[in-house]
Amino acid sequence: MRRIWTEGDERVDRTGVGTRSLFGETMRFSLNDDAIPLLTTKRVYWKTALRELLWFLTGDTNIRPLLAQGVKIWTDWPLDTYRSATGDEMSAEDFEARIVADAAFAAKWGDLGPVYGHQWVNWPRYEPVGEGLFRRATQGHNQISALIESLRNNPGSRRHIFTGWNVADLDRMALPPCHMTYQFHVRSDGGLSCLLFQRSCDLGLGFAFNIFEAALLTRMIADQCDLHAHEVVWTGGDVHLYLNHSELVEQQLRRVPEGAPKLRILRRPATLFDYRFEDFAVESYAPQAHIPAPVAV
Ligand SMILES: Nc1nc(=O)c2c([nH]1)NC[C@@H]1CN(c3ccc(C(=O)N[C@@H](CCC(=O)O)C(=O)O)cc3)CN21
Ligand SMILES: O=c1ccn([C@H]2C[C@H](O)[C@@H](COP(=O)(O)O)O2)c(=O)[nH]1
Repeated sequence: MRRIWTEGDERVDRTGVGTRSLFGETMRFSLNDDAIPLLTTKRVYWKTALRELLWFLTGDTNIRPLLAQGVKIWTDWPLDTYRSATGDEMSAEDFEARIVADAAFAAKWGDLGPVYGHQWVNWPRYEPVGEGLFRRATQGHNQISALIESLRNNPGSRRHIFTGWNVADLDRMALPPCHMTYQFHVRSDGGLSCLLFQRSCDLGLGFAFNIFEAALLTRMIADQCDLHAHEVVWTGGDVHLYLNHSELVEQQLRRVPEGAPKLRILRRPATLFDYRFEDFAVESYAPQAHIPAPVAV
């Protein structure tokens, strides 16, 4: 954060807010002994991040189930679409309440397009129907199930990958995936490592969630494959701080990181898709105060 703030290249970005950014940065986080990457220089709402990850794994792309659990981090994009399409300047609160109360309204306005969850568990497949024609198969490809199979049956493989970057679908997504490609590696001692490539990273807001979720997913996958989680290696393409996050950045840089949070998984369900919110506990997490910051839409 300090390097981006002091050395980053200042530029105008898609949102118009402006950022300072570095390109191509790597960080490594040990997952040994239940260690979990959670910032301690501000409170990270890890329960929100957990709910987001479980929602990805359902394959759903509508914000309705998130809002029903009080998770509001994805509201701004469908709300923006709604306002531009209708000219109705509905407040975020009213929009969120309407999405939860009205299924038809949610179906029309609450969907983000074929984003993460859809690509992870239901990547579109096409079957030949003769004469060079193809038909979309009713059931897509579940990249996560295939990953679990390959880790179990062929641990030494160098092809343990899933990705949300479906080029053909990008223009129908509310946002193209940021945390886009995950590769896994099994060590000879049964340690499982994950390498996440994130093409674009909002270090002030999104990153805290992204790194926690990558670690969480690695833990879940390790459990399901009788491995132990070893490390998350994170590589960012455009890693940036938004210029309107100066309060957050300067406060965090004044604070001293402290403590070593742990993640416990309390149950091993039958498959990776059967984890529930109550199956996870974070211990020894006593962060400094939360610092609110605006999200660039
Ligand atoms: N500019 C930008 N940054 C992002 O991090 C981001 C996007 N856009 N677009 C898509 C998703 C949505 N994500 C978000 C959006 C908002 C928060 C956020 O407001 N977090 C607050 C409060 C979280 C809560 O209410 O529980 C935080 O302090 O972490 C986090 C991630 C991550 N992504
Ligand atoms: O999981 C996420 C999702 C989004 N972001 C950030 C990264 C950028 O600041 C924006 C996306 O804008 P693009 O113009 O599409 O790069 O959202 C994140 O950090 N983590």
